[in-house]
Amino acid sequence: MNQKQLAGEKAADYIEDGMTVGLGTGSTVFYTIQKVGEAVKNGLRIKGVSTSASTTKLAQSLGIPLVSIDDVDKIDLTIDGADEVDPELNGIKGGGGALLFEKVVANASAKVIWVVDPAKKVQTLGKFPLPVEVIPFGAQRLFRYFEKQSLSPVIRNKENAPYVTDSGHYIIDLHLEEIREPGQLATWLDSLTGVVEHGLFLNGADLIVVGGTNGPEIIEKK
Ligand SMILES: O=C[C@H](O)[C@H](O)[C@H](O)COP(=O)(O)O
Repeated sequence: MNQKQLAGEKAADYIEDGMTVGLGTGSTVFYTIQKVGEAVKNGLRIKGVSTSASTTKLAQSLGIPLVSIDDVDKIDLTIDGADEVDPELNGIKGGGGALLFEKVVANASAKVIWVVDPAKKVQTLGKFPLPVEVIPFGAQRLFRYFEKQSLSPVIRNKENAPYVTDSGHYIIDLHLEEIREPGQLATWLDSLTGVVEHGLFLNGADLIVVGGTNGPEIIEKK
């Protein structure tokens, strides 16, 4: 079993009957969702809240009942992937472009678990490019502004055109190498007009499940 599968499947153990569960996006939580699909076939009763069109498609193909985030009072537990996680369980997310819905769902959740392979654990965030979701109008101006701030921006592309998120936005990836003050950076990005959201998830998880060669490792927030 690969490390992503180990982490993804282990996290499904935290789901209890009757829960409303946020279903993240990506290649690691894919294994969680598959496990949930099997459990649902065997009688587990949950409602899923999807974080992307791709997760909706996957969950539907597995027979997992989905509900809109607007129709739930609270989400008991969300399980999602991450691109980098530091020792304080701050993370970078959005490598798959789903950061906006993922953050909305995470903020509505009583508990958040991230499933990762060991390579995602870092001392300092920043090697992974930080995704910034922006509205298309004025995106080039924001891009040039980020360039002037020496943030090495790249507009994410797909098939020679800007990548478009599920909400119709673009993503500018910032190549920062090391984020020394994630809180300050998040506040600054939040203040920019045209920026919809960014991939810094500060204090983002209550627990992470890391898939390792000796089995899954569980790390809880201190
Ligand atoms: O936008 C995508 C999400 O934030 C993913 O959860 C993240 O990129 C990790 O994905 P993966 O498990 O495929 O590495």
